[in-house]
Amino acid sequence: MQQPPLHSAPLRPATPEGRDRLWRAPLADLLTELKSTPAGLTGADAAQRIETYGPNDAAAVQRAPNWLRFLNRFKSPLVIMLLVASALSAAAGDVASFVIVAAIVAFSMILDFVQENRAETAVEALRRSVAIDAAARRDGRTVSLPVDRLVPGDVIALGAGDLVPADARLIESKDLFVNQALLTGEPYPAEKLAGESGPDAAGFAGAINAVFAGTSVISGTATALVVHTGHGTALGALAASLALKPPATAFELGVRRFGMLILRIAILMVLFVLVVNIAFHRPVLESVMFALALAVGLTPELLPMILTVTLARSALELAKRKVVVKRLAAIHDIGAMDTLCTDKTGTLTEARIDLVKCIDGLGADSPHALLYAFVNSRCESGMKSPLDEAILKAPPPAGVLDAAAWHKIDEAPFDFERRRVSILAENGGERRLIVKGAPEEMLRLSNRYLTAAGEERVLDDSARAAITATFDGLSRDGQRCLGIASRSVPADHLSAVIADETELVFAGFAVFLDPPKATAGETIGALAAAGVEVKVLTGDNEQVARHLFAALGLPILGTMTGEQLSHLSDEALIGQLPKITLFCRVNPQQKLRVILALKRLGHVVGYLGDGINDAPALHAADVGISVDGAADVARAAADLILLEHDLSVVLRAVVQGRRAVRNVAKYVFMGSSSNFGNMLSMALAAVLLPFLPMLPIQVLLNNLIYDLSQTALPFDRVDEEATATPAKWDNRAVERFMLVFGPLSSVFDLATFYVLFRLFDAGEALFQTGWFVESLVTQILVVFAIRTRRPLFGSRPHPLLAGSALGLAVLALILPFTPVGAWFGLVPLPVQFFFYLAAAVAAYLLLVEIAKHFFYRRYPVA
Ligand SMILES: Nc1ncnc2c1ncn2[C@@H]1O[C@H](COP(=O)(O)OP(=O)(O)OP(=O)(O)O)[C@@H](O)[C@H]1O
Ligand SMILES: [Mg+2]
Repeated sequence: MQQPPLHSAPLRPATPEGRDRLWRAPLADLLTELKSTPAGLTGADAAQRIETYGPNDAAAVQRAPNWLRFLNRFKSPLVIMLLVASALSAAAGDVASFVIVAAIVAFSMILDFVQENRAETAVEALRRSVAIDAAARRDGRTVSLPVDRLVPGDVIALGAGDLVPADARLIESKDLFVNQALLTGEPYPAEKLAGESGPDAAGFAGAINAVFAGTSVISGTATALVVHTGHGTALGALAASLALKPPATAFELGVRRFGMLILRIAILMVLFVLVVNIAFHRPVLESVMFALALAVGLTPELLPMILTVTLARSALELAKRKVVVKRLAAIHDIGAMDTLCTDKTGTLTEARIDLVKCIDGLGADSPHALLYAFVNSRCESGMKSPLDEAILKAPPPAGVLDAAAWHKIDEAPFDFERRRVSILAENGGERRLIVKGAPEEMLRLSNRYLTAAGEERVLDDSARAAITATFDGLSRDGQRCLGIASRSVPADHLSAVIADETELVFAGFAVFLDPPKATAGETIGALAAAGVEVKVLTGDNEQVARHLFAALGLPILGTMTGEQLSHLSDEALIGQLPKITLFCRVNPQQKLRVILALKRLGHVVGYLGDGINDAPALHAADVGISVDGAADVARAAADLILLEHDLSVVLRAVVQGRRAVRNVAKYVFMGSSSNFGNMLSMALAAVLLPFLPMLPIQVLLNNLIYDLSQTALPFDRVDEEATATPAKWDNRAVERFMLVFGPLSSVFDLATFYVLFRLFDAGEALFQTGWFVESLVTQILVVFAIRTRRPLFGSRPHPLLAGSALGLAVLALILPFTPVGAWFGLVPLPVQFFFYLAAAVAAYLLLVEIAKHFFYRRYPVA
């Protein structure tokens, strides 16, 4: 019997009705159609479904099988034309050169492919290690599995702080609030309820019984039936239409532009050479082959591979140092970063928060404040903040004020706009709204206060002033406070809503100690010395933050509160930014605004944070950095994950990122000087010589050996001073470098032409061999001068680089004396030529050293 399809067509999200059925159809129908039950799927069934539906990843671009990706590399028009031309010449009788061309092309493709593939596989493994997990019911048990393993029909559990992994229909829910700003733009939590919405509910607003991939759970819990996954989700549709891929960074653009620049010059040059050869009535096929070989040789075809391998190597290096890289390109962003914004808790403090005491507004120990704090923290279903954890691990209130007697009725969850959370709770016949949050606001919302003895009094101006003084005193001592208040409500009051948070009775403060992290001050100093300015963006109040800065020995240039920030236009904010190092009482949107303004000022901005409130800023920053234990949304938005919550880890990543940028720059500088020089020489040779300056296969071999010498660059050492400041990409520097050092290498090519003709009376084969060897040896060895700004012998290259460069230079020298050399038309060179060559190499390196000295003096920032 044939298996029926797993679910029928109407569930397909491609049609609007298909999408709406997620919340309109009765849950029972969805379960039947998906052949699932509230107990979830079996592992075997899920394994089968993942074959049908693919992985649950809206942004995933299916990675083609390896053989296909390999063949894809032959798509380059140059390579195809070259192969066609050599096939033509094979048909004309020159089979050997076809075999050689094909072999060289295949070899360099394999080299390129294997390197890049290995790098990508390693990085993919790293990324998997920090993948976000979902709790799904499989085989009757709740298991934790990577989000991309979910399939339609899975039953998942959701809790505060979770990222919703797929479009799902609620089966059960309790106080569930989600932030679906990503889909609707609405920054406040939206409530969701399991149940039937009826056939008319429209849009995300109407979908109160469904949750969507990419949104996050603010508070509460739920179980839900996964209906759409991956590209089938609403987010997947967005991803497809908006191409959620991050825009290319300055570095990527710069590297790409360099590639295009060389390519353009190469095409011009090749056309020129072709025209000259044909004008001089040289054999057409050979001229075309030569031009194509030149074009292949002159394009920086290794660039993408060098880039990937350098970044991947840095990623592996960082993994050893407790940093996991999720987005490879973030490595050079962190190398270029000049401003790091960070939140406070956990980065500047130990995040081992303790509850010191609960006091009334006037400073006396208050059992009532403790009771309310405790009930509020215990009942709140949001992601438990470190403050809640501190309250819950302190000795619970006992005696008449037994917290266990209180039962939760409802909740108005925490959000970072209000900065408070309300719990509606009941004890016997007494029903109260118990609120806890930022003290300033709590005090504003109160009109009475409760003394430690349990007496309620009117909150007149003098009482208000006295309570504010208590709070200021604590803050100045660096103690963090939450305000605690409550209000009696009628017994028929069923739900807690934000509008109820008024006319409260102020019960006092919960006072916390969050000790500063001993090493933070030092690390911030080190970052500043390395050209990275640190700004702190905290939701906490100014006095606590100031006290912390003082304790860490950090100067404060200027402060700004969220309130002040909200009155500034973007332009005014940009004007003030350079003076401000501390932003206090800022909400998530304001954190985001600061990041965007810094970017507009031209800074490369990093953001380090771990909360739901940090996610927008993490997204917007050039480098989002989060930590292993952070909220899912924060980890999902980040580019780097620190396995150890410490600023010093960031400093390591900064240095590593700068190394990566510098090593890619070495390749580019090498390429811009040698490729450009070669082009000039080839153009001159085409006009001056009665024959081809090199055979096409010699050009290809020359290029292959040069490329091999470059593959060690990602491993090279980088001078200390080269990582002392942010490593930014500078296109103009590359162009200038090319214009100076390209012609310099051509000078020696011309000298070689002269020497070969005049002193050695060279014929075609000897000339070609002589130039082959000279150009290869000088191109390879100049890496020792170009890789550093120091004098040549002042910087030690990595042994791998030194070994491969020297080894391949020696290979170039002996090749003409071998049978392999003979296949390529190389002939033995007279001994005297090597004397000339030694002198030429020495003179060339010396000249490059001198030019380097003046170049870097003239353009120090390059
Ligand atoms: N669990 C909670 N209950 C009540 N109020 C809270 C709770 N957590 C935080 N708040 C209030 O919200 C404010 C901002 O939250 P939080 O300190 O987490 O912001 P932040 O920007 O992440 O700060 P930080 O820089 O310290 O990490 C706090 O200062 C506090 O007043
Ligand atoms: Mg925080």
